[in-house]
Amino acid sequence: MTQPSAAVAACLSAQNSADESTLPSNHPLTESQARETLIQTLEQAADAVVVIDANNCVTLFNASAEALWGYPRADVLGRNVSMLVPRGIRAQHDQYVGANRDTGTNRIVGTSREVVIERIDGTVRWGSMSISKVFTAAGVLYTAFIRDVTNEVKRREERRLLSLAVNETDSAIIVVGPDGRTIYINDGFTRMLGYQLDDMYGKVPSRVVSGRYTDEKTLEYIGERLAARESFRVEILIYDRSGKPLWIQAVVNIVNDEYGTCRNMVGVWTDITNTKMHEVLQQKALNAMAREAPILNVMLLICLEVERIAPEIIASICSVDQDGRLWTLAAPGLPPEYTKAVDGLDAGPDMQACGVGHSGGKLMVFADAPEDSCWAKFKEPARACGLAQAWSHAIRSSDGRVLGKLAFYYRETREPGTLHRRLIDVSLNLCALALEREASKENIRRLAFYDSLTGLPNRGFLIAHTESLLANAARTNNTLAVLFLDLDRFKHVNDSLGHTAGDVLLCEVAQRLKGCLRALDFVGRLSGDEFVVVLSPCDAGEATALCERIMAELQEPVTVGSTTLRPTASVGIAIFPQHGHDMNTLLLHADMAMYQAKSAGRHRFSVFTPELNRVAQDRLKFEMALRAALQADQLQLHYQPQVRLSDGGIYGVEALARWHHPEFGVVPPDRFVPLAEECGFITELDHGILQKACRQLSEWRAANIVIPHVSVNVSPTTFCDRRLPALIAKTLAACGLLPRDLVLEVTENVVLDNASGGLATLKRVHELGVGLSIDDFGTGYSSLSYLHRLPVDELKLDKSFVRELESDEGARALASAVTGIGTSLRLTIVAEGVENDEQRRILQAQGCQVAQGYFFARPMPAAALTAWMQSRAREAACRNRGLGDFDWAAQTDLDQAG
Ligand SMILES: Nc1nc2c(ncn2[C@@H]2O[C@H](COP(=O)(O)OP(=O)(O)OP(=O)(O)O)[C@@H](O)[C@H]2O)c(=O)[nH]1
Repeated sequence: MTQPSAAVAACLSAQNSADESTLPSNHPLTESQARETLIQTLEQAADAVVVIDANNCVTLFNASAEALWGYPRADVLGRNVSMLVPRGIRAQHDQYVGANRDTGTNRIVGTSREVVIERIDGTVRWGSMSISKVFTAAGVLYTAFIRDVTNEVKRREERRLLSLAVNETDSAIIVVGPDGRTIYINDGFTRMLGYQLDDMYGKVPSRVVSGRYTDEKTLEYIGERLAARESFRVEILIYDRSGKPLWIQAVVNIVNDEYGTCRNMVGVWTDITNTKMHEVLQQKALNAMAREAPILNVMLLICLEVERIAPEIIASICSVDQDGRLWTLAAPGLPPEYTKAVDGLDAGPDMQACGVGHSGGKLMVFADAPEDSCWAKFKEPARACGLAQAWSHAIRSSDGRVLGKLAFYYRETREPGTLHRRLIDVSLNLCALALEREASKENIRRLAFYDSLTGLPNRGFLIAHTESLLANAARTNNTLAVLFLDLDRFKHVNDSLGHTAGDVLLCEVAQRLKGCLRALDFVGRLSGDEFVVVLSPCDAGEATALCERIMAELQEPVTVGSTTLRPTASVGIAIFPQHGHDMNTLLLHADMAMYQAKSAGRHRFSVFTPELNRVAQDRLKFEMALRAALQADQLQLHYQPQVRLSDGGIYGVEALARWHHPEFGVVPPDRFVPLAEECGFITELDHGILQKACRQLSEWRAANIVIPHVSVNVSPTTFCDRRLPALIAKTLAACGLLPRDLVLEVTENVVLDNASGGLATLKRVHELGVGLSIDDFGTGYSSLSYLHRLPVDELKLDKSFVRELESDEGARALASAVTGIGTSLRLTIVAEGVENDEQRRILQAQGCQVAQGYFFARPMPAAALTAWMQSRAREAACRNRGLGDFDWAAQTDLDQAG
């Protein structure tokens, strides 16, 4: 056992000797026993005990002190006690103790305080120190009892920091007992909701903070989770002490004891009012826009979200149309009677007064609405629906235009709170964005789905929309009619009055068609002068009646520029379901019927029949065969001689295309040439014939067969191609021919059709030196005034005049007139279709110079013509040897033999 120091022993002895006389006689301990007991007690005390003498030197340093400081007592006993105090106060420590000794002012004795213990190893501990001052003969001693409170101090600091964290946070923290009643709230709770602990203590939190629009279902959910002792997280609208609504997110955790029994439930509530608006409202609306949701859905979503965030609001969004009228886009919370009553109300000049024109918004209490204000219109419907006031704002585009109106309605009169103002700001931006996007989408839609000239739906839209009408008709067992309408001779309007006039006419037609429609009917422009009217529902009888009405309407006079026109159209009708189940089939069949109406003379309608389909199929087959024949160069040329009537000599040959098809047999040009024209490969056909004819003439020249020129028929379409002169020049050069070796036969249309550029090409071809002949002269609308200015070399008298020559005086007079005109204009007249000598004779007598026809020779293949020419040459040789004049009859025999 460690021995107490001599100083302590002295001190104890001094004390005891001072009191010895006063010891009771029955005292159980002897002095030495008492001393020993005391010393052992101090030595074994759980607290550290340090005794210092009058010189402040340590005289007792028990085992606990050794453990607390880490110093062995041998290092401490007899040394100044300042070695045990913190370094910062060591230098002054003697002075402090001295002051206590000298002044007797007792600041430390009898109290207990926490002191820092700096241990030998440099670590720090805390001790709770109480000091006794002992007066002895040897002077004043001090005894310090130090309890190690390091852990307590740490715990206390932790608690301090914890409470700091809990109370200084923005979140509201609430702790309830197992019975769900509040036992603690932090300062944040008071700051957020205004309630003090007294307000909440012992109460169920949800009962205190819920209000009129708190969601009952969420409350139920909270109750269930708490009863089940399960942690959870919810978002809920609650009210603060003053009644202001706010959205919180509550995270509630269950705290169990070591036996798994619930001790507490701790809730951390965060105010999400602002984030709710931005994250939920903004995010949801933007997502919907990004997903291309329909505008009405976006508007509905904004209203619903606003009402969810602030249930006391009834939100409504209206658009303002071009006429300044309001139309409700979304108002899920407003009674339908109200929206019905205000829809279409003129927002025009009233808009400003109603606040729609003001960016700041306008608060209107319906009960106070002056009778002469625009609100008067809203007052009665609002009152009837229990609406007390409205707060309306203009929705403006980025360039300041008013696009619509956003209004918050309230069932009671109240000032809109901060939350409502923020909601207005966020919602206005979203509405403007959505409406502007809708406007640009509408613009794109118009460009994509509408014809820019007439504003009618275009082909794509027409087909898509009709498909939905068809689906509906199929569901409801209804019939539907598709009218394919093509204006008659519209090209003439363009050519004679100009394209702009044509456009004006197309627009007028579009308007008239629109004017004829019934509620569900639909009209679109397919292309050019083609329109489609869909009558729905409609049977064949109604379709023809409506078609007649449309045709009559179209025929009303229309003034384009200074010209009054009476437009007519040919119409084809196809009925659903008899004539097709889908729009493409119906359109095709209506087109066939229209084609039939055109062929039958125009300005009429025709209803589709299966027979038309067969005809069209045949036509298609025929067209494909012709294309194949062209590609495979299966079209042949026959040549018909043109004979000078003066001496029977060869004037030239006309190249005539022949097509012999294995299935169709010999197809005459008047069947396949118009088809090639319609199907768009007439130019290809003409070019082929031109090149083949030139090559043939070149071959004849090489074989010394004297043929002055070859005539080739060229369609008006080919003449519109400005590249024609270059192609001719190239072909002639390739064949080693001169321009005069070629004559192009064109119809009067090319000459008369100034607008299409045919006349210009004609002139350029003529400038090349190529001969030009007007074919079928006298059958078209010949304009004689043109004739003398045209660069033509010959006129071909149509065979219809020649056929009647012997029998019809009129025909003779006409032929004579044509011949006369030609002669006086120094043009060569070539009569076609001469079949007998009488016709030849009359023509010759009338002054016609050249003729062709069966009387002289049929059109024949090149080889046959070669033979024919050779035999004629032999004939001519005989005549030259003086064997007589040209014998027309012998020539005919020869031809027939050939
Ligand atoms: N002004 C104008 N003309 C157009 C437009 N689109 C096409 N066209 C012309 O419309 C004309 C259509 O002519 P077609 O229907 O083929 O012939 P048509 O003269 O009406 O003769 P039929 O239909 O046989 O009676 C063509 O000349 C096109 O160049 C347009 O937008 N404006």
